[in-house]
Amino acid sequence: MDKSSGDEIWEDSFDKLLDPRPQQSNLNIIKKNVRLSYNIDTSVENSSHSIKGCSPKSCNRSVSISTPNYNHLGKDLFNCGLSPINRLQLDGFEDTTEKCNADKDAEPNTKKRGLIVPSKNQIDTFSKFSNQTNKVACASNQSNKIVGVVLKPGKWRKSLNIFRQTQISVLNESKKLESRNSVCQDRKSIFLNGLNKQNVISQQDFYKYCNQGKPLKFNAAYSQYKMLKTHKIGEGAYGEVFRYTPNRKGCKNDLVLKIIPIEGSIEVNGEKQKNFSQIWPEIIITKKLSSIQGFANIEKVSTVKGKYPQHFVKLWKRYDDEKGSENDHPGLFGENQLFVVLELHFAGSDMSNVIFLNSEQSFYALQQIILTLAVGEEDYQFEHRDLHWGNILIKSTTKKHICFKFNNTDLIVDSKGVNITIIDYTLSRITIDECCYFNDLSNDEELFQASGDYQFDIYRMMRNELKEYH
Ligand SMILES: Nc1ncnc2c1ncn2[C@@H]1O[C@H](COP(=O)(O)OP(=O)(O)OP(=O)(O)O)[C@@H](O)[C@H]1O
Repeated sequence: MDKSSGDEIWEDSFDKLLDPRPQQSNLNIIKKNVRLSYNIDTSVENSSHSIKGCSPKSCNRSVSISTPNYNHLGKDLFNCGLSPINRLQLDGFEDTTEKCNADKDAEPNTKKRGLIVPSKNQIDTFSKFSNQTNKVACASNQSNKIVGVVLKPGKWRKSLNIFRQTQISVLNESKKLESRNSVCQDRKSIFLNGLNKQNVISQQDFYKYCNQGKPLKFNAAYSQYKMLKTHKIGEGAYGEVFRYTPNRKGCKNDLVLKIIPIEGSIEVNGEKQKNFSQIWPEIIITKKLSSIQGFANIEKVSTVKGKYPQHFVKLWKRYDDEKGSENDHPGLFGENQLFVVLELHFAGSDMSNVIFLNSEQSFYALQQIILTLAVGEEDYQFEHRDLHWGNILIKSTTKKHICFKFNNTDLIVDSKGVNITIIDYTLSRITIDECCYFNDLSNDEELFQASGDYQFDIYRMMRNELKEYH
């Protein structure tokens, strides 16, 4: 933020409190439509609120704000410190983020993204890869020569993975990289029971868990007439996500389907398909956390078989035309393909696409995130381990308060009109009755290589903190 700017840089009066400079604090002017920050007891709701993107009916523009007051939670409850960031260079690549930022022709957003640049002798062969540029975001100079792969903060692994696969002969790195690639090709969902590593879940056990004897027919289980207003809303390295309104009475919530291909031999989105054992931890974690405020609410998990239904393919194409998909066309799946389908409650837009109305709203969203994690950790030693802003969803709510149960104590937080949900437990870890379910990240070098954004530094900082732990 430009410290020399005038008072108009402040979005609201609470922002001033975040800045220690006395002249700003002293200003503390009552602005038009904004209430004074100090000495307001927010146990009394005194704000109106909205978040960008919600309908004008349910959301008014803010006419006043109040100061967050977290006495009821105990002031020292969440005391944390951040370590300084260490940027590591990607093995075999030159980190030229700074250089590229200085380049006038470079894409203006590169500062905010992880930039991985091949050395000179890699660039020529890299050009052959240019027909893949719609799959992997690339920075280019004026002569259209590709100078690097830009990883966006948030969901970046898919891009890096596709780049690695295409470039693996070019990189011609040490054995280390080759084994790293084979590691990244084979996802490492591991189920631990005490000290014994076991891949435990059989196909039949998995079906039983889904209350099925065998896989359902994809087309019949999710036929078009059961779903209203269906559209694709997101995608990940492992699957597609569609939102719809169930065509049945009494169902109040919109649902989303996370459709994950499984057990097949063809690679999808640059990844080997997971098997039942590998997806098991994510299912267990999702189910277990479902009842905790702030985690994704799951309605059902099922296994289906068959070609991708045409109505989903159409929606996939529409998304691809409008937004561009990084994923493979789902037409590639055959009759025998299995999918695991998670039916989750729709939980809003991810934080990277939401603009908070004011800092107060973001403060209370942060409190919700912290409390959600605190409860998950207390109840199940839960660690998310990939909590970037793409994995935090935000939805508007008319509820005034959000209630958490931490260690049998009720904790109540003002909603200020927003409800957060933490999603995507692919890398998470949980302990239930002394069994620990997690993905073993210790050999997953790729996860720790990107640079250029704080998100990528965090992965390394956490590994340094944890050392020998997975
Ligand atoms: N419950 C939900 N409500 C609304 N949107 C959702 C929900 N679950 C997932 N999404 C959307 O789908 C996207 C992909 O979901 P998710 O992160 O779970 O998939 P993934 O394949 O595990 O991703 P990754 O590649 O990060 O592992 C999310 O970024 C989000 O936009």
